[in-house]
Amino acid sequence: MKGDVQQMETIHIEHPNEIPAIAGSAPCVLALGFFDGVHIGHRGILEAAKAAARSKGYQFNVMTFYPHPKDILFPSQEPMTYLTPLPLKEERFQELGVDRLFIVKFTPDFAQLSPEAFIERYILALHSKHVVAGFDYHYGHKGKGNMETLTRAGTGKFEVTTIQKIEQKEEKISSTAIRELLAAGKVDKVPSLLGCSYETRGRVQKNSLFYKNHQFIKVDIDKEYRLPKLGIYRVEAEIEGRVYKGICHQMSVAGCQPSLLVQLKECFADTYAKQVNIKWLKYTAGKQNETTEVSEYIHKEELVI
Ligand SMILES: Cc1cc2nc3c(=O)[nH]c(=O)nc-3n(C[C@H](O)[C@H](O)[C@H](O)COP(=O)(O)O)c2cc1C
Ligand SMILES: Nc1ncnc2c1ncn2[C@@H]1O[C@H](COP(=O)(O)OP(=O)(O)O)[C@@H](O)[C@H]1O
Repeated sequence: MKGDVQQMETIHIEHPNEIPAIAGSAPCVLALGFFDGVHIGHRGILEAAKAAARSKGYQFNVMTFYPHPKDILFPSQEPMTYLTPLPLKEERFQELGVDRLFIVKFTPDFAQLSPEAFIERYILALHSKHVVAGFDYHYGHKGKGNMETLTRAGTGKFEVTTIQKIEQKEEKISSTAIRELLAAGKVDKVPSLLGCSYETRGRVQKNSLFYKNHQFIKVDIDKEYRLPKLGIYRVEAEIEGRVYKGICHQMSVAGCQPSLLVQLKECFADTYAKQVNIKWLKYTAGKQNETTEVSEYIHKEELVI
């Protein structure tokens, strides 16, 4: 049996696609959605698809899109920032036991595809025997296809499971709700929707000498990440498998992704150029910092740990 430790295969598809080249693939259960955050609602879809795949002996596959449709449909708006940029989303799917991940490049041409053509050229061409998506899933030009049309189109060809709304306190668990919590600095409320603390990844771009028992690191974060509102946060930083308690200050420069200055407690390792996973635990103060110079910052600010 394919277990959760099996390496997931990622397949990028650009429209008009080369699906015939992968047409030899096995029959599958296909979960559909953008899945930004891979939150508790998304996990409901993914777990249902996985259970169906395992019980029928099919592959457990996911189709997602990149970039976000908004960036293509409304190009004059600010580019989208993500809760899970693609590399992190791929990791989450791998952890959930996905066999094959299809990442369809969302382009103006792809957006024009009718719901019927999408079913023919993607869902059926990928040997989907069963499709799983949420009650509010839309597909095809102008989002005209919905779970009712999908169920009808599947008759005699593929089964469709519609997952009903997964809620918390009578509100749909959604990536929008998580983005709103981040915008309000309420990172401590995020785990109830996301299933874990909000996480951003970056690399140490500068590190300080040890100061008392602390080390300061300046971390560059991929500009695709959505950051919580400016301020000072209690965080945990994981570097090379070790977890350090820390305080994170966002150092903002107008118009740019803020750099993060993280004060790490009892970290004596050489962190320079290492990858850091920052888990955002609690907002502690709303002070905004205007300098990007670590040394200047350390001299100017009071230590907060
Ligand atoms: C073939 C195809 C064409 C689409 N065309 C449009 C479109 O013209 N306008 C639109 O707002 N969304 C369009 N979408 C996006 C969907 O409405 C939806 O956002 C996307 O499938 C991700 O679903 P999710 O946001 O429910 O996860 C299209 C989706 C697909 C699969
Ligand atoms: N709370 C939820 N309950 C049930 N299905 C959901 C929920 N949230 C998302 N889905 C489903 O998960 C898939 C991805 O949805 P997406 O639009 O990316 O999520 P969100 O609404 O959080 O932005 C879709 O099939 C959608 O219908």
